[in-house]
Amino acid sequence: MSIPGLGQIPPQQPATPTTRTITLRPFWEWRFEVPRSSASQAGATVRLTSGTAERDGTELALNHTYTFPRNTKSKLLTYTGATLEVSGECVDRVAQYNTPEDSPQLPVLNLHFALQELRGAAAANNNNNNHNHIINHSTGGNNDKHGDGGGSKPPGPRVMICGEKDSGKTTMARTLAALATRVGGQPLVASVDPREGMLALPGTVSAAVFGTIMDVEDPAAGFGVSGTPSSGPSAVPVKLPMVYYFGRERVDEDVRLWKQLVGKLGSSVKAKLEADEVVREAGLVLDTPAASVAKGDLEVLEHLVKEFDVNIVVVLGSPGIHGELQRRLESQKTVYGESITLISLEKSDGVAGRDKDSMKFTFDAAIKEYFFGDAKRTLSPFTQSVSFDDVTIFKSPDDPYNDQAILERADISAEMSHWTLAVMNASPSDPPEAIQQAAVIGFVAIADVDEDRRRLKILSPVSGRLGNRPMVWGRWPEPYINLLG
Ligand SMILES: Nc1ncnc2c1ncn2[C@@H]1O[C@H](COP(=O)(O)OP(=O)(O)OP(=O)(O)O)[C@@H](O)[C@H]1O
Repeated sequence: MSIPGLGQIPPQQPATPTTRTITLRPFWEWRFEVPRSSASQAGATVRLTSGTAERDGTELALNHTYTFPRNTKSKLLTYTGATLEVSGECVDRVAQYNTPEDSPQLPVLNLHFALQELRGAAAANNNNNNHNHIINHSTGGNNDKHGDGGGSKPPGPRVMICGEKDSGKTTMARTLAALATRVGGQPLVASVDPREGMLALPGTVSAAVFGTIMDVEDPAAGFGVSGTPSSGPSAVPVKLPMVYYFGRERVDEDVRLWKQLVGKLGSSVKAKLEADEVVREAGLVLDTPAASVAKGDLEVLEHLVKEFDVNIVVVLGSPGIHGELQRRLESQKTVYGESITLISLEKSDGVAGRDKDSMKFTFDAAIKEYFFGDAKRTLSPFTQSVSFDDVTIFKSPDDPYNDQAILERADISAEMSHWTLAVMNASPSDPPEAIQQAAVIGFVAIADVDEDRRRLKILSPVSGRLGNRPMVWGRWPEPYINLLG
């Protein structure tokens, strides 16, 4: 929220690439966008020269030069005051707040502290469970799975973040995860928004444990593919995501498949929460697709609450969604018998809208980065030539919205050129449903199709034969360039 009169310094035109100094007082935000058209491939660079500052919860190191690539839209925030040295081309403004109470960050911090309390309670429960377990064991008592003699105790908070398009959902998910990690927690983070492609390519749903620092320079601020294992060095410790392939942009294009994949992801998340005590204490942060008060969207959100045993729902900037969800969830309980708490927060006025071109740039950049790396680490993908007869490719049904349609064997043709395919952890002889719902082990791109010689040129991020894995050709995102130039 901005205070009339205090508000913000109006946006400035792209600055000429000279070095500037930005001074921030506590709780002020430096909001910036690196233009897609920036002449410099490197984008803008920023150095924190005094004080402390962070990007979406991850702290910047003092005197380190950070490079933000083209199309980055984000903010740096300080709690203590900071001086930044900025060079390169970017459109920026400073959001000034007279008191911390005026800052849109304060509710986020308060939420984080409330979650920490719940995590503390979950840890105490865990200790109790362990204690009971020992007692049960030593007295030869009936030793139930959780050792608490009366059903399982809940894990730490499972927080779902929802709201309309461009309401700051992903930013909040990332910030909550980073703040938890900073105090030693290891939360699970899941994204079921196919447009997000967290730690994977667009068109997927995924989850990962975030126990280590995120990459500040990543265009997706730590949610991008640069945070996953690759053949090159990594700026930060990598995360190991569980990924499922949807192959479409919007949930409503195939609600049935999306629900199946979300069911798989939910089971993986619950198994992880069950198996790992540290993760169990920290709980889950769940990022969701943009929603409206339309019935279908509310059903999707309600479905997620069940699949992930969500006990806290944060609604950003939409009293309408908040009211409707409140009505739907007020009488519901989680499997642990908890009520579901709804929290309505205002959306920050800093959230940047992203038009079609900006999103397309983001999707394309993620694919390019997966195969070729970024300015900091160049990856060298491998090309291999394979016979049509040595690969098994399935394609998502052409007809969206037909929820009876399933994967079918694809006739390999030039139409596949430049598409990115998901490689599934399944066998080609598995039923199509099993292949569709298998975990993704990686992605390849079709560099060339020679129909006369019946050979495909395939680009993959690692060397070695593809092996006997089925691949799935989705319907989105459509290829934009020949990755090999
Ligand atoms: N306070 C802020 N100042 C500047 N940029 C911001 C701020 N908050 C968020 N952003 C940027 O705004 C963009 C949109 O934010 P975000 O991705 O969190 O929204 P979203 O609700 O998840 O979007 P979608 O509806 O597409 O899923 C991102 O580029 C993000 O970095």
